[in-house]
Amino acid sequence: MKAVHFGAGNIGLGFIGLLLSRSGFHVQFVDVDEERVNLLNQRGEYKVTLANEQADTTVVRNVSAINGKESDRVAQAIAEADLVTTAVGVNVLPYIAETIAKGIELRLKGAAGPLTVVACENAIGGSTQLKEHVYGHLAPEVKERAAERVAFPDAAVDRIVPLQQSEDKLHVTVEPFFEWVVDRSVLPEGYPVIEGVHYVDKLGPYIERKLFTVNTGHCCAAYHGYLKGYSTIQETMRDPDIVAEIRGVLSETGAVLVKQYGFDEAEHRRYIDKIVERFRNPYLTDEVVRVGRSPIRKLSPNDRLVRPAMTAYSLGMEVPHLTNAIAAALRFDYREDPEAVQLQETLKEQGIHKTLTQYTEIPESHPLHGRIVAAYESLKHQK
Ligand SMILES: NC(=O)c1ccc[n+]([C@@H]2O[C@H](COP(=O)([O-])OP(=O)(O)OC[C@H]3O[C@@H](n4cnc5c(N)ncnc54)[C@H](O)[C@@H]3O)[C@@H](O)[C@H]2O)c1
Ligand SMILES: O=P(O)(O)OC[C@@H](O)[C@@H](O)[C@H](O)[C@H](O)CO
Repeated sequence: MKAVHFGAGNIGLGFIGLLLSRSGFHVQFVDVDEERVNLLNQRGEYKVTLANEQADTTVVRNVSAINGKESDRVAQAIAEADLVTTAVGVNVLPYIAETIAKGIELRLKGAAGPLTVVACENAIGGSTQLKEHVYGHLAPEVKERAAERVAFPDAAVDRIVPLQQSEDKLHVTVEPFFEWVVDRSVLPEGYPVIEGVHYVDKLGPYIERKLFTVNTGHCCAAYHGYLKGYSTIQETMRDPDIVAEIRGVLSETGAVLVKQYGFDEAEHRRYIDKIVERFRNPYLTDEVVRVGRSPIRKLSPNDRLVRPAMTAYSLGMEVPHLTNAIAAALRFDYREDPEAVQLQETLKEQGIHKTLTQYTEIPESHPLHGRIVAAYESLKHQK
């Protein structure tokens, strides 16, 4: 079986590539990082180490790579593959869509079987978004045939993979925990099964539980930690005031999840406790600026902060901790993050009210708007 995976970065190498290779796929990575592409082709393997006491290490074999700029070669690989996966960042999906469309078109000219395309990004409906971008490049008659032969199941992926510290650009350290959930309701019969993936009929509760617990808690740690001058999530987790904020946001998102999806309350509390322990993992060094990266994406209406806050509000629930976390995100001014730079420029030029509405779509008339602004005014860097 053949898989084409876009993004030989942290999660691509440390999670997706590992599981695909273990399941018997030859994995062809597609990346724009030429050095990494060359190394993958020279070695045909790489190492993944678990962030645990024994530093358990696995060698991932049966891999190769193509430079993303070689669009024709990538399209040919897609035409011959059983599975396409991505872990490039949700904002990059529009840029890889044309090549995927080319691959699908080529594939549909031949006799190749059905294709599954899974976007493994931190977003609600990542594969559905990718499908829309890909369909934007297909002619109407190709779209019709693609609808019958190409499935885009949404997915939720969970494994903390920090920025890497090894000199070897292919060696990745990952936390031991992992969860990959895929919506099987749109998959054709005989779809390629990936060992370790949990296939479900309804993905909504899983992706929202993951995004609004792991990622909401994580960015809350990152933004408050950044303001207090901490460099890593592990340092941040030693600050009891920040842990109280994290537990606060997680009880707010938890109340929404339990109400909307009927999760068992006690089980959800255990899920939260486990996540807080994962953030503390002493064998990981996870920088706050990685976890807080792309604040404009994280402040967008359907992402980990604003969506649960707005839903909670509409259900009559108070969200003081989410309000603080949104305010802290607005104060994220890390100069090497292009979105943080853009956010700070907008704040300077437009002021807090307009900026807040522009990125979160929370209108000035909404009660949460004023509360976020008040929290923003009271938050300062404490470095
Ligand atoms: N790291 C984690 O803990 C983690 C966990 C779950 C989900 N995710 C999600 O996975 C995605 C990737 O995250 P990451 O941490 O691996 O990031 P990363 O920056 O380590 O990896 C992204 C890779 O994509 C490559 N890339 C960028 N543009 C490309 C293009 N046009 N064509 C091909 N490759 C391209 C980059 O060169 C890089 O190697 C994000 O959506 C993230 O939210 C990350
Ligand atoms: O990847 P982002 O920028 O959406 O979020 C940063 C981290 O919270 C994220 O990468 C987590 O480590 C990951 O989602 C854990 O499964």
